Amino acid sequence: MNVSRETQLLQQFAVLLRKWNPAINLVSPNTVSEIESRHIEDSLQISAFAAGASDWTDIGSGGGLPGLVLAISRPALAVTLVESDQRKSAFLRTAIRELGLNNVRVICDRIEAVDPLGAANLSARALAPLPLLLSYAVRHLDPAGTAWLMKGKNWAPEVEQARVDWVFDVESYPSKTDPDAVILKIAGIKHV
Ligand SMILES: C[S@@+](CC[C@H](N)C(=O)[O-])C[C@H]1O[C@@H](n2cnc3c(N)ncnc32)[C@H](O)[C@@H]1O
Repeated sequence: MNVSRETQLLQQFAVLLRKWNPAINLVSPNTVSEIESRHIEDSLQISAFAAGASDWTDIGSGGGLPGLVLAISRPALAVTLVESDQRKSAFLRTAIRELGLNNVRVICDRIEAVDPLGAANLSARALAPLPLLLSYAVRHLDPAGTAWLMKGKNWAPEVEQARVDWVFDVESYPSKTDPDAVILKIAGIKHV
């Protein structure tokens, strides 16, 4: 069987996540058996939105979800991962080296301490409530840029809460891996 480069790399990535998870908790231990079906498939949804994009910043990347999955599936995309935890950043750099990826870099620092990145696209998964995410996004997005935020079942009240302090345009895309979750496409973010 002819296995694609992407499939091979995603399989290798899953092996690395399982190897390192007991030491640094990259994903919740009770979801390790679902790394492919839950975490990688979920992250791959972001790839569909990256067609034609040239750069992408993923904040609070943890074990590389969705940022490393995106870098694997879109080899022409320049991906930046921002992660403050030193051990997780060490994992990300090891994975990048072992998978032979040359389109992704890691910034090991707090999102709010990193100089503005001027990103065209920004993603986050399981990072923070929407109002805080918008403050991160507005710091690191180009004014014409777009945030792609993976949110769980409380997404609608979070959008309402975020409107207290922020003006923005939002579209929601249902998640293919969780009936309660969505990917929020957010642009035009401005403080009230
Ligand atoms: C719950 S984990 C989610 C990781 C990954 N996005 C995922 O979906 O599996 C949140 C990650 O964000 C990182 N993080 C939290 N606050 C941060 C901040 N202010 N700056 C940088 N990284 C942060 C944590 O170290 C952690 O790895």
